[in-house]
Amino acid sequence: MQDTLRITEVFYSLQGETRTAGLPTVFVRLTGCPLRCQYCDSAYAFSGGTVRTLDDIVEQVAGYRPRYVCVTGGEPLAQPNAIPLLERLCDAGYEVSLETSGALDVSAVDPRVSRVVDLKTPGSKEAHRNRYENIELLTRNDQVKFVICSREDYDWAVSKLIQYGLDRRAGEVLFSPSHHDLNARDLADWVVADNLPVRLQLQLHKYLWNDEPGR
Ligand SMILES: C[S@@+](CC[C@H](N)C(=O)[O-])C[C@H]1O[C@@H](n2cnc3c(N)ncnc32)[C@H](O)[C@@H]1O
Ligand SMILES: Nc1nc2[nH]cc(C(=O)O)c2c(=O)[nH]1
Ligand code: SF4
Ligand SMILES: [Mg+2]
Repeated sequence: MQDTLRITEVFYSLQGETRTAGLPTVFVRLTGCPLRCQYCDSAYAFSGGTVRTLDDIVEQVAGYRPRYVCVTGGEPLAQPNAIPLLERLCDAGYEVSLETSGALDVSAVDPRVSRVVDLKTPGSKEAHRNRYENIELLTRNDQVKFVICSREDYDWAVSKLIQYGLDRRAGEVLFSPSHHDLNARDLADWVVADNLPVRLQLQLHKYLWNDEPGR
């Protein structure tokens, strides 16, 4: 029996988020997630999907001849074979990123991968799932993200930024407005007013392609 993963989709698009926003990227979206964030834009990945071998997935990715590959979901780390998939993608020479909820242990992820760890805010309704031990593991190759739903979430994110010195630990601290919950302009104004060492990120793919799956 070969190693397998349950996969919702593999597609080639422009990275809409993080430090590689705007760069052509292959996305591998793994099926299933143990969380239920109030705002989740990828709920179609909670179930269904197709069981595929790692060989088959790696072969499809190679067909796009990408430079960047992003493994997302669902929650990728909920499937143990996400770890060997990430390693194989690094071995193939791609610049690999992992989008993860921060609720699962990120220690086994290949260090060549840029781990994008989302610290769940109170507005997500899943903040009790945050695994704060992950923060100690972060390096300058990693990124921390806050998806912010309200002024209360913003104040909470600023308190975590200061408490953990996140801008010194991770290569990027990303503040992203929760799409539909918070006006990007308000968040931009708060970040400037407070002179924060963070990057405002908008979800580029939602401006380009609305919320279509596979883009
Ligand atoms: C769909 S999740 C998949 C990976 C992983 N489960 C996680 O939460 O990081 C990818 C990223 O999209 C973000 N996201 C989901 N819905 C969003 C929304 N409505 N507005 C802004 N970001 C959103 C998540 O917070 C997460 O950072
Ligand atoms: N274009 C595009 N960029 C993305 N970056 C992170 C995504 C995700 O759903 O995790 C995503 C996505 O779904 N599409
Ligand atoms: S952890 Fe990620 S995939 Fe799961 S519900 Fe939250 S945003 Fe959606
Ligand atoms: Mg998405």
